Amino acid sequence: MSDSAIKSGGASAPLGTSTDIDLSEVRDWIALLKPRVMSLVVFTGLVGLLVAPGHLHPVLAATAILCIAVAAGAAGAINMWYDRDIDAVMRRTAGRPIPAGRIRASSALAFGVLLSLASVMLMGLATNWVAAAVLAGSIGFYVFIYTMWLKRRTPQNIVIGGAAGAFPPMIGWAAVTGQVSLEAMVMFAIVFFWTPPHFWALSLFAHGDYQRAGVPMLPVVAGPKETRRQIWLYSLLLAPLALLPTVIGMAGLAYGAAALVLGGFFLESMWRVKRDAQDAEGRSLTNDAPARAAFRFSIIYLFVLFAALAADRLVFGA
Ligand code: HEM
Ligand SMILES: CC(C)=CCC/C(C)=C/CC/C(C)=C/COP(=O)(O)OP(=O)(O)O
Repeated sequence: MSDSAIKSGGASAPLGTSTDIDLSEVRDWIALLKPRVMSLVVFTGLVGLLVAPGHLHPVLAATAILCIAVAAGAAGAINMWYDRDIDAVMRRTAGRPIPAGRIRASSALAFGVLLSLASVMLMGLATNWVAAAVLAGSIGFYVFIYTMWLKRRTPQNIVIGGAAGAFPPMIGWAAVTGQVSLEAMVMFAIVFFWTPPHFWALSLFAHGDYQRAGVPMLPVVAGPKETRRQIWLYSLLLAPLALLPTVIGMAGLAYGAAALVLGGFFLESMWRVKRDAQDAEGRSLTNDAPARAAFRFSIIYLFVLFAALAADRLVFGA
């Protein structure tokens, strides 16, 4: 039973409490879908769809985006079902609906599987089966490759498993064109190389949680110093890679200029992480302030970069 359901059981429960019960339960089901992470996943999918050549009826386009959102959420629900043991011991995740006992694990699994099937079917019927297949592949990648296989086995988990989160712009592109072409692969590559700096910046200040849960994230296994080095290496790859849309003629100079400036800020932010004052073991002496700032900026970076890609195409018609 949810907290509010328990609270509302008292004789002094105010009128309208039943609505409160429903709302808190709905909130828990929505939390299973990891809506905050999903927002950027959906945005990159939307940009993939907007920059693709060709035309998709607005209702079908909206349906395709809904399918990406539902599929990402469904994969998140299955991830929470599988990870309920480690989520329970990590401070950041202990309050999630399953470890907190507000939603039964089996119900969350059924919810995730049902939504996964529905999103793939609807995507296939509304757009095409190439987009549906890539959507199914990204759910499978996140659930089977990342969550069930790599996450608990290797510090390279998010490098390989991170591909799951790079598929959405490719899915948006395929929804319009029915193909996975070079442009779609370039967008995939940008999110793919962005993921390690994004996640490892967070893991630098959240590694206590992962250590407690026995998850072999890079700072736990190789230490903060090596993590900083790898963050920097992936950032050095990402900044020039983000210029590729202009290089291959998929976007114009306006996007290229935006990517250049954003890349400069990204490198500066990650350089601060690399140069953060450390003790002999590589532990930060600044309470990981640069890593926290870099994690936040990674999200702004990807959002603005993809917004620039869409704006370039829509405004300048590159
Ligand atoms: C394997 C790859 C990835 C891992 C392991 C990862 C991990 C995380 C974690 C642990 C958080 C902390 C917030 C939370 O508790 O949910 C987070 C936040 C976030 N991630 Fe990622 N992430 C990955 C890929 C992505 C991708 C591909 C996107 C979008 C394109 C993304 C977007 C976000 C956003 C927007 C937030 C902030 C959510 C908030 O405001 O709380 N992540 N990520
Ligand atoms: C269309 C489709 C299926 C897209 C998949 C997008 C997606 C869910 C990408 C992965 C991003 C993510 C939430 C990682 C969290 O890792 P984690 O599960 O280790 O984080 P946690 O510790 O917060 O559970």
